[in-house]
Amino acid sequence: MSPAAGRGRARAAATAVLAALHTAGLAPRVLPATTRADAERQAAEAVAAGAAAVVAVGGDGAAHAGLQAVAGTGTPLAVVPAGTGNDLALALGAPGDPVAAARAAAEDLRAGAVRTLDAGRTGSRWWATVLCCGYDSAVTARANRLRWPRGPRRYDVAILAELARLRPREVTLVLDGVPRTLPVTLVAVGNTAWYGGGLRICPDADPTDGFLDVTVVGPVSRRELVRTRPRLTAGTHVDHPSVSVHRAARVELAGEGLVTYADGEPVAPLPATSVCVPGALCVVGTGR
Ligand SMILES: Nc1ncnc2c1ncn2[C@@H]1O[C@H](COP(=O)(O)OP(=O)(O)OP(=O)(O)O)[C@@H](O)[C@H]1O
Repeated sequence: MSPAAGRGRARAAATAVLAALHTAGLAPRVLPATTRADAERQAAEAVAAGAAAVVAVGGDGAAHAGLQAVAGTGTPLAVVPAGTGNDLALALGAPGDPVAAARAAAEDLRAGAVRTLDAGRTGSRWWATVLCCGYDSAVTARANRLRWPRGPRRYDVAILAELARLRPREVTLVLDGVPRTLPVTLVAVGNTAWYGGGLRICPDADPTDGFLDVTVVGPVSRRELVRTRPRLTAGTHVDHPSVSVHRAARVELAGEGLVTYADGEPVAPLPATSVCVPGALCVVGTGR
């Protein structure tokens, strides 16, 4: 459970989530983690000790922590959405209500109904939703640094602050061995479609196809970026002439002074190579 997630929403939901798991006949153990590193280590120990599943209560950061422990092990992850950004839960079709999500996970566990999905891997880090670099990673980094305002407003402030610094960056992108060097505003590499709390950046990303979908936004003016942003909710930004979409199993990115974020968490500085690992993530409670 990520205590800070959703401005305390995860903490508030935790008791009811535990009760729902107990009622379903499970014996959940709460991991007393107060940092993401703690959460990852404790979840990995629980998996090694034979835990039936890892239940991540929080936002995409909590799911990202749980993912590090379960990826490639066959142990399922249950995503109980209680954060500001719940993009993995959205992509999986998990119930939006934390207690309903916990019940759905418990039912699947009892029925042995486990879904197998791809996961992204960059260096030693796993990710489940979208890896981004450029304007978006700068926004995420700034939002994570801000102590005020809390909740989604932090992103609004970060978006404005980074808009002021907007400029195209030269990036070398190698997709399944085919290189191209181009100026970009941002590159988003999607295992699933959504990031940033419901923005459908890689609209057709399918976590069962063995590929990553790559959305490249070329140079755009501040005005154009602001005008196009609402189209991200529906995913129709891909029709914009500055946007191109690609698909690859291996994505290499290089660029001066750029970092990548995935699932809202820092992953690696460039250069970085990301791969799609088919079947690395098992999930329960996601509505099939
Ligand atoms: N068990 C945990 N204990 C402490 N911190 C955690 C734990 N799990 C995740 N975190 C960290 O807490 C932060 C917030 O958690 P999370 O992303 O789950 O919620 P959120 O409300 O969506 O977050 P954000 O404030 O980034 O929008 C993340 O940066 C994450 O790394």
